[in-house]
Amino acid sequence: MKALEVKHLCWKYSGSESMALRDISFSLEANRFLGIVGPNEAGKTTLALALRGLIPEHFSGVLQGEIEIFGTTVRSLSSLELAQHIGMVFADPDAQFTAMSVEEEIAFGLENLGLSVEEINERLDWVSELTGIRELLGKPPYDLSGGQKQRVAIAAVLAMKPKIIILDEPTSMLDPHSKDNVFSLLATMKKELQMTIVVIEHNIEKIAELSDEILLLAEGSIRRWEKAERFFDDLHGIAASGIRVPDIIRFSYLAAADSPQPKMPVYFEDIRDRLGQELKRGRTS
Ligand SMILES: Nc1ncnc2c1ncn2[C@@H]1O[C@H](COP(=O)(O)OP(=O)(O)OP(=O)(O)O)[C@@H](O)[C@H]1O
Repeated sequence: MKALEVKHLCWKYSGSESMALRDISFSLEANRFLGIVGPNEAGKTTLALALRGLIPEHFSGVLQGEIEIFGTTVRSLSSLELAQHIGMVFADPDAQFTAMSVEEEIAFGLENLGLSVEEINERLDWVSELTGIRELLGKPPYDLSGGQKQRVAIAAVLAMKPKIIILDEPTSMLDPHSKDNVFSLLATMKKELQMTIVVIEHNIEKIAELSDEILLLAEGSIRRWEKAERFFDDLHGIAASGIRVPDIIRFSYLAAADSPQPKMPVYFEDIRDRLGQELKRGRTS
């Protein structure tokens, strides 16, 4: 079942000369993990806002094309239905917080869904365990570290149990340790949840490891949409789109340039094995 289907999506912000999204078409099966990468101003956030239905609802501009969520066009869904289907986490968690404690922050969205007190407590329990924030429940969100804040922001969205979650650069405002923390939460979510996950991320190396598919946007257009293990096959095209190819992947590519197996490795273990094979080949040839 397709969780997302985007058909010829075009968007121009009012007052802007150029199109922010140009003829975007792709689809994503349910429970898959999609990484969206691209240089600055590529249209990544704009695409996320459109998927979440915030464009055109909260922005003025010209929209063409169609987005379907589990076979239903986004335009036919009410704000409440959209919130139940798709959750969104932004780069700046502070922008999301309204309550005086982490517990209230998470419960707030659940109360808006009209859930019973028992259900709210069950979900609070489940999500605090999953995201490792149990000891933070009584604290004010503004008192937390950047990484803790982002975990709470993700927990608040997960607690609503959306079918699809979109995270827009969830690690961009974090220190390296907190970034690792959030990436490990993303890995847990992928492993443990039946959920379709879309993550916009600048760290292509980290996101490639987690993604089933990767979509590369540049200047509002799709430059590449590929299974993660095939994404780096076209290193030159990726670099030409303004993406820095990770050194380890470039090195692996150069070492394997005349290899009989052209498939590019993405996962660290595969890269290690590939380099081992190439070194052995070099020694014996
Ligand atoms: N509210 C807005 N009004 C007008 N133009 C906008 C608005 N938001 C974004 N844009 C323009 O749309 C284009 C795409 O921007 P967008 O923020 O979607 O890119 P991005 O890939 O998310 O960039 P970044 O990685 O820098 O966050 C850019 O040219 C940007 O200037």
